Amino acid sequence: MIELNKVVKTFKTKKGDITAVDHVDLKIDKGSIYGVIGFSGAGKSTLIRMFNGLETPTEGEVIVDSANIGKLSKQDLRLKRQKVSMIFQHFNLLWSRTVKDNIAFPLEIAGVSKSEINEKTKALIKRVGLEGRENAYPSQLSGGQKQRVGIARALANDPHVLLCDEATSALDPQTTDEILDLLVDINKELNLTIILITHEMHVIRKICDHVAVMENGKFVEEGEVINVFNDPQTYVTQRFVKDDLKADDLQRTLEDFRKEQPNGEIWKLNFVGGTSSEPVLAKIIKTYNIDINVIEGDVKLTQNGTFGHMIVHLPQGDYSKDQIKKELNDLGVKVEVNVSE
Ligand SMILES: Nc1ncnc2c1ncn2[C@@H]1O[C@H](COP(=O)(O)OP(=O)(O)OP(=O)(O)O)[C@@H](O)[C@H]1O
Repeated sequence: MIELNKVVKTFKTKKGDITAVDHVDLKIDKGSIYGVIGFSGAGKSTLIRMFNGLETPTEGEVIVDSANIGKLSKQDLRLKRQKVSMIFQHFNLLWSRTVKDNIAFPLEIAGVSKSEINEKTKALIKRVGLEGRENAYPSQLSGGQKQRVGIARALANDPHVLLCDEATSALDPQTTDEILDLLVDINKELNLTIILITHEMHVIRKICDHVAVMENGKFVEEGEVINVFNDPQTYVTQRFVKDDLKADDLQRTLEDFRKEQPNGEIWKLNFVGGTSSEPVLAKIIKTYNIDINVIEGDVKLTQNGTFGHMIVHLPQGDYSKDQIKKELNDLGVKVEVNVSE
């Protein structure tokens, strides 16, 4: 069980005090996947860093498995961190060590014997799906594989709690889903409590059972994910929910187009100043006599021209897609082909 009691964290800066976490109360049951969502600057990182003592509260208590984290001695905190481990947005791997040696690192520090380290790293590599890559260096891995190393390393000392600091924010949507699936498997298998912070409602919807919405250091909404999605109370939560549903709708529409017209292509057209979106598209449709479907568009006018994007579907046909692409490029429109957004 994890508990925060009236936790405050204030940073003293030259410009005055900043209250990053402002009287937060919280209870997390063992085995839960608890998500904290908020926009940049809401206080999420500061909050999550208090669960393993990387930040100490200015006021209040952080209790993890009966231990008051802010009051532990250095030695006890070191031991506690073996049981409250963390994964990071940018993985924080040791670049000069192989996959296997990265995973072995926390075990070496904990004084585990060589034979046990071997056995454990082998099992962890299998657990996170990295068999065959044990001798690779981080620079030779994809983002998803790097995060798998991060997860295996975090599991090395059999933690009770796993903290995830924007763990999927640097990954593409498909890899994000794969890593989220892995986290759910681990949570179920090991009954591990997971606390994650994110700015993506999709992550919360996909894996969390409970969510807290953070704004200006405070929890403005908290509860079971399903209830928060069904009936968001605050403006900030409504925005997160709406953005997520919109992204989900788009995903479904793109899948429908792909299924129905597998030989067509989905393009994202990026407008950055200068070019106006409608005449550009009208020109292409007219010149090539093709039906281009606009699936989604978010194009805004500014004093200096148009910016934003459009997602369009180009049917299969007797025309050169390369030529259209070139023409669009010449008009100042950047084209991404077969987007999965
Ligand atoms: N070490 C620090 N010294 C001074 N101010 C800090 C420090 N760490 C965080 N802050 C401030 O505390 C507030 C909350 O920051 P925090 O990083 O916790 O938010 P966040 O929700 O994680 O945002 P992001 O997603 O951008 O990391 C911000 O105003 C930030 O500038």
